[in-house]
Amino acid sequence: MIIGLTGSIASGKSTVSEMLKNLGYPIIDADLVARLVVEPGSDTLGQIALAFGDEILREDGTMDRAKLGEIIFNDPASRKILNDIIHPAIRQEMLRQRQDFLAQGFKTIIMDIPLLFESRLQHLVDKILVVSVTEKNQFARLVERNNFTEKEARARISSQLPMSVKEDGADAVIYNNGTLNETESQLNRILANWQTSLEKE
Ligand SMILES: CC(C)(COP(=O)(O)OP(=O)(O)OC[C@H]1O[C@@H](n2cnc3c(N)ncnc32)[C@H](O)[C@@H]1O)[C@@H](O)C(=O)NCCC(=O)NCCS
Ligand SMILES: Nc1ncnc2c1ncn2[C@@H]1O[C@H](COP(=O)(O)OP(=O)(O)OP(=O)(O)O)[C@@H](O)[C@H]1O
Repeated sequence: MIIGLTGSIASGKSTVSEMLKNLGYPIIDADLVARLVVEPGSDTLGQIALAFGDEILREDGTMDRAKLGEIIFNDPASRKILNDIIHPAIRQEMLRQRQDFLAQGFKTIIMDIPLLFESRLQHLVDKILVVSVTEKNQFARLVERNNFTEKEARARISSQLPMSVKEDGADAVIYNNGTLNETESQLNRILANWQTSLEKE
């Protein structure tokens, strides 16, 4: 079973992903893959520099994430240009990792994909687990974690589909507004349910 873990920015995907990792599940992390495919000298980073100019490169040849983020989270047209370049490379690497885990004999694999719905990747997974938060908690956690201004946080939140749309498309939702223990209990309940339904199949 391939489980797609998603949600909005700062909803708690990495927090839940860490819990799943501790339970022994193999994790494919799209944010990590997104960093992997833009290593200095990569074809993808070359294309991004062509599209956005060498200003988005640091002196050591790495991508200036803050600068590129400032551009793409404030301009939908630029965001689309970046997505069109980087998403095929991310998808290819995620599928390669999935193949690797399957070859190693893992029966359940977690794909942590923040933009699962935005990129219409539902077909890649068997079950969709959405981590949801209230707007108030999301905003407060994002500002605190990234030290963002209100404007920076709002720009990032509005670059994604509303939380409610993601909840509607989910097979199960974790409401991550309470303690981490409460979040973990919800996770365990969902996993137990899915395990039972699989055994019946
Ligand atoms: C713009 C970049 C350089 C900013 O880097 P930064 O280190 O500040 O953020 P990071 O990569 O940690 O992403 C944080 C979160 O932002 C959100 N986010 C990232 N990219 C996008 C995007 N294109 N559209 C909407 N939300 C996005 C996701 O929720 C992600 O979890 C980076 O996010 C990036 O390369 N984005 C394009 C790749 C992508 O779409 N990644 C999302 C996972 S597929
Ligand atoms: N139940 C909780 N109570 C308080 N803080 C929390 C809770 N869950 C997560 N957090 C905090 O909220 C922030 C966002 O969580 P996390 O990094 O897991 O979100 P994410 O969905 O992976 O974010 P991104 O989309 O940016 O990758 C983190 O600083 C995390 O420590």
